[in-house]
Amino acid sequence: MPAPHDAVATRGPVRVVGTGLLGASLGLALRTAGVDVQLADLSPTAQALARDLGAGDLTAPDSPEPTLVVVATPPDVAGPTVVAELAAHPDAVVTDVASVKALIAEEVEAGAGADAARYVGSHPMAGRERSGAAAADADLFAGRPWVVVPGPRTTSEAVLTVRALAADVGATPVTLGAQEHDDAVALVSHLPQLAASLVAARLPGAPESALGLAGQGLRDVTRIAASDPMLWAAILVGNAGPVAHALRALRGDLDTLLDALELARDTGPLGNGSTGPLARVIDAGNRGVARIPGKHGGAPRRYGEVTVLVPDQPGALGRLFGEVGELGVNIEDLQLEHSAGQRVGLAALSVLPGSVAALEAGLTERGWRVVAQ
Ligand SMILES: NC(=O)C1=CN([C@@H]2O[C@H](COP(=O)(O)OP(=O)(O)OC[C@H]3O[C@@H](n4cnc5c(N)ncnc54)[C@H](O)[C@@H]3O)[C@@H](O)[C@H]2O)C=CC1
Ligand SMILES: O=C(O)C(=O)Cc1ccc(O)cc1
Repeated sequence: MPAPHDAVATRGPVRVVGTGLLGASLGLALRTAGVDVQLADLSPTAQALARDLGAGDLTAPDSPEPTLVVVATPPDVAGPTVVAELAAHPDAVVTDVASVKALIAEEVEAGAGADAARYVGSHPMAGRERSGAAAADADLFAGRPWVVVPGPRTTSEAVLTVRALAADVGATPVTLGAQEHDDAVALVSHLPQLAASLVAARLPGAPESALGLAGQGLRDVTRIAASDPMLWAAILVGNAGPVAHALRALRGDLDTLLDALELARDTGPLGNGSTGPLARVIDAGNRGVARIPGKHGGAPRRYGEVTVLVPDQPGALGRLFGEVGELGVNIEDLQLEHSAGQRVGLAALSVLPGSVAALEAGLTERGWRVVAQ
């Protein structure tokens, strides 16, 4: 949630270059906090859409000079764009939000000279699998880490400006070195993207009858496989070394799994030592998943979820929504799951965490089947 107006440290105008998912979400969050935003995009349509959605104003010849420029373009053009913005706005601090940092830091260092003192790299660890301003959300950054990456020349004033920006849109600033950042995101963001894509890439040729059996496990593992191929190709080549390193380690585990499975296939399931390696990988996964903050006792999730079984009948969903409203609860987000041939669907209602217990009790009392998650 953006900070209340009187607590906002960012003094606008803030110029946002690249008004897709990240740029428009930032514009919306800053506008909500009362900060003036100027929008610019190579695509006139992307720019107009972000403006129409309330993310800021288009830049005009008489627009006041920005105090801060945020470059939210794809990573392959972020470095040159930062260099151009530093030159065009000689009093502004310039940051970018690209998912890779060392490469962009090198490009800025090589291209900007002394102006690099006003550049701070950054990376909000917040996003989604859809691109463009149409998917933007003022709350995108709420409760998420926002990595701040000062370069060797960066002034402390510039660092404070970008840390304040992160805090003003509800994120938690975390300062890291560029390489430290790139190694970390290879593991927690880029490898998961590849794993999701690799699993989902098995599905285009799969029989309908198999896909009809898909449950939440497949959906959980493949959600981010819907991401933009061009953006992700640019992210992955921009962080090639750390991603290749993480992928090689994963290949080591894959080879272990293959050896064990092929042994079991060729000599039978038991008595040949094949179960040990399989159980060890699953166990390592148990220990890994327990360390993910926010999943098991870490920071709270933004919303709580109440999952309700909905009969496949005309009006059933409308009746559910009506009764949630009567119970005084606002639906913040909604996911519908419906398997082919089933007479019921599942509605996962995202609500404020404090409303979960009352909503579950109220819906159960009214005869709805609430599913434990
Ligand atoms: N998508 C995500 O979940 C996250 C993305 N990021 C980073 O944020 C940046 C933007 O990503 P998205 O907003 O998802 O992409 P997007 O595709 O939604 O938006 C990118 C926008 O940049 C514009 N653009 C491209 N080249 C430009 C240029 N030279 N000058 C001005 N505008 C230009 C495009 O027209 C487009 O509107 C990327 O660097 C990405 O690595 C960071 C965190 C999360
Ligand atoms: O959707 C998710 O789970 C994400 O983790 C989104 C995301 C995508 C790219 C980034 O550079 C940072 C965050």
